[in-house]
Amino acid sequence: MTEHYIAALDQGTTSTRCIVFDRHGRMVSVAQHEHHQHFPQPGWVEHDAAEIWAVTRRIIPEALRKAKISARQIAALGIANQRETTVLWDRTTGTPLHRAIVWQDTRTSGMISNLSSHVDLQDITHRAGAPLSNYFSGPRLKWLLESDPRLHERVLAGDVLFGTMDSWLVWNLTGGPNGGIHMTDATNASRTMLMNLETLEWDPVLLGVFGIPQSVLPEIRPSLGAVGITVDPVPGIRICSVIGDQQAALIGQTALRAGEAKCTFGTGSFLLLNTGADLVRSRRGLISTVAYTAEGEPPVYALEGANPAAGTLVDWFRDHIGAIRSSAEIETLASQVDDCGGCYVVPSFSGLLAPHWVTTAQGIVVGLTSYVTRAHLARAVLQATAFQTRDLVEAMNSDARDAGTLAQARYLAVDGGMTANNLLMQMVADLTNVPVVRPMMAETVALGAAYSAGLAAGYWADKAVLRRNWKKAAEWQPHMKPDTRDGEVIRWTHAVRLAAEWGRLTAT
Ligand SMILES: Nc1ncnc2c1ncn2[C@@H]1O[C@H](COP(=O)(O)OP(=O)(O)O)[C@@H](O)[C@H]1O
Ligand SMILES: O=P(O)(O)OC[C@H](O)CO
Repeated sequence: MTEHYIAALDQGTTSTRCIVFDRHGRMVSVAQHEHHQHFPQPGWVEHDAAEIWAVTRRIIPEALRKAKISARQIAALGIANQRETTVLWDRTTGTPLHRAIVWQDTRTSGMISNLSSHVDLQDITHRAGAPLSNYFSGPRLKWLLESDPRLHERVLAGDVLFGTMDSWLVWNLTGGPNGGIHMTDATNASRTMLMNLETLEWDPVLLGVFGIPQSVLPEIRPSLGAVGITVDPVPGIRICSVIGDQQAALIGQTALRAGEAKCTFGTGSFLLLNTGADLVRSRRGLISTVAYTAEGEPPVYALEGANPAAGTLVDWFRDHIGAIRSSAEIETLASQVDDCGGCYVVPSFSGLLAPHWVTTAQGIVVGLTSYVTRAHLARAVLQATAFQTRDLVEAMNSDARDAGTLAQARYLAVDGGMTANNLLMQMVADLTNVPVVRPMMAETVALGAAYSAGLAAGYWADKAVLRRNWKKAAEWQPHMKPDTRDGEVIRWTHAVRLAAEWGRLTAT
């Protein structure tokens, strides 16, 4: 009998991967390619959507070739993607009309500040599930339309399509200008600020706030469900799932029950708590979002804490400061000292998101003395990610307590590139006071996309089967004394306040 597999596309911030999985959730082959990061102005981050599509066209056949299988042996394809990254393209030629504006980009900060005084902020948060912020795609779309009147006219004339990377890839995979499907799923739509979190439809009030015509937007479909058949680069593969990458990681970690959480440490770090059928509204600055939707089933919601600068800070320390040659080297350097020498780094490269929400905050280093060495700074760089995780876990636990239906986090399941750093994982356990566990399978985003597609296609009978694939690789227990932790948190909280104040000062 011919063996069948599931393919997953993980279109991330720095690279795109195609991974083929077998029935046991094991990787059979991987093809991966990076794309360029463009920083045309301070705070601006852009990608070339055409380059991302070109990379995707290369890696799908490469992954099949490496697995020595044909398209007929792929039971389903699942797509997970970096969320909020915004692009408009010409529906006739398929050409992107500008560089995609990446989720880390802060160019809409000024617009958000102006808008804030004219709109009902509480109503926006209620409808969209998150505070008005430069993090989401809706403000980026508004910015694009306002900064190019010709583009705005073309949008109104119906010549242009909008999408996040999921929509862009699905449209191209299913034929592009020749019948490509223009869709997104509810997880990605929930990151635009244009979708109503209760109805899971585009919200007329939110469209009005941002001046967006609905005709430019994709159709919102279930995350798990038949999408269409690929035409390019390998014809005949069934796309059975589309889902935001952080939600995919939640599924990849099999955090499928209400009360289960995961934290992914990549370029940013993203803590998601599955809240089941309950749309829990955060009182502590977390985002209410969609965990996934499946054809014919009620939606599953999540609470999310998003921190835009985690691995990005390590990249900056490596590429812009030149203090290390590789990301892995930061652990060796930071391990040369026992503490940060009194130094604290607040990496608000893209403002402060959850739970603080200060769009204009700027990065700062405080506590510098002539005693501080490169090694202390390396340690403070890592500690910044651990502190930010602590703030998110604290907010999540408080929200869970208030909701009454969810338990406090008993452990934190982690994944992503930064979890290779054992020192950082120990810092996370110490500062959150929660044990940290890392599974054997590091590619949880791709695995979650594969699980989603495989469940929708009936490749896996039910979610219980998937749990058996989860195997622990490492665990870190909290060791920090409560007094030490409390003191550290007080100083960190003060540093965060300074970053916010500094941003306000320089913005005026
Ligand atoms: N050993 C390490 N210590 C600290 N950071 C690391 C380490 N290895 C990788 N990283 C960081 O992790 C990030 C890449 O993680 P990954 O999960 O591949 O990101 P993404 O999916 O967001 O593109 C980079 O920012 C990189 O610098
Ligand atoms: O591509 P990643 O892993 O950096 O994730 C990006 C997030 O989806 C942004 O919200």
